[in-house]
Amino acid sequence: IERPAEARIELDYEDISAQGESTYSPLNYGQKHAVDAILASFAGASDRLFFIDGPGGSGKAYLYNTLYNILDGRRLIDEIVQDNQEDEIHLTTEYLISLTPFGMPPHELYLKDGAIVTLLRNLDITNGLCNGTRLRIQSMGQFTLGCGFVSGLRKGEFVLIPRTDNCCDTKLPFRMRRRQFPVQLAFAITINKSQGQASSKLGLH
Ligand SMILES: Nc1ncnc2c1ncn2[C@@H]1O[C@H](COP(=O)(O)OP(=O)(O)OP(=O)(O)O)[C@@H](O)[C@H]1O
Repeated sequence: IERPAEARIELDYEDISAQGESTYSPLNYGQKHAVDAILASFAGASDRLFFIDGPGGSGKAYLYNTLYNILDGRRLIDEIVQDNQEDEIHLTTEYLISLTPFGMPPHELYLKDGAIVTLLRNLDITNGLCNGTRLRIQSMGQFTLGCGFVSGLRKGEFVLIPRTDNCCDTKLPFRMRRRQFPVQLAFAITINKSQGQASSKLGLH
């Protein structure tokens, strides 16, 4: 593990609040209605759960970021700050092994010939090796995986995937590095990952 040089991140809450306000004023009617309802719920005593629904590009992420900045500006969102060097002793190997942050391959990767995997990072975009590319395992070595493209322009072509250092420093309060093949098994994919893929057959669960 590499600890970030600056363990304590100083947040400028006034700046965050100002960002929230600047994106609040251009909100359209529906966005404003949702933001106001969620903000009002903070005054209530009971927990509430909100679902924001709308077509692609209708401004859900914009609304979410506005809300986040307003609430963060009011210091209503928890933050994890690691400012004590002693904290490191709590990060046992077992704990680190158990972590699989989004986009990070698992500590123990169980594969077999013929298994379908999805690539977790952009290795070589011009040659079709991007985050989300689906491959079929053909051979397994200590340092490389021999794979075939499952779909796309290079369907059926052979490619070698190297073992790489995979880093995660955004989702965790510390920086983690794992040396592993940047793939994970993909018996199925989420609807988000499937966007933009041209598949001739599809099974929906
Ligand atoms: N009220 C607004 N004022 C100015 N720009 C906006 C507003 N709402 C949304 N946008 C802009 O419209 C674009 C699409 O919005 P956004 O990404 O939030 O949509 P979305 O509903 O989350 O889309 P998707 O479901 O495809 O992820 C973004 O560039 C965003 O900055």
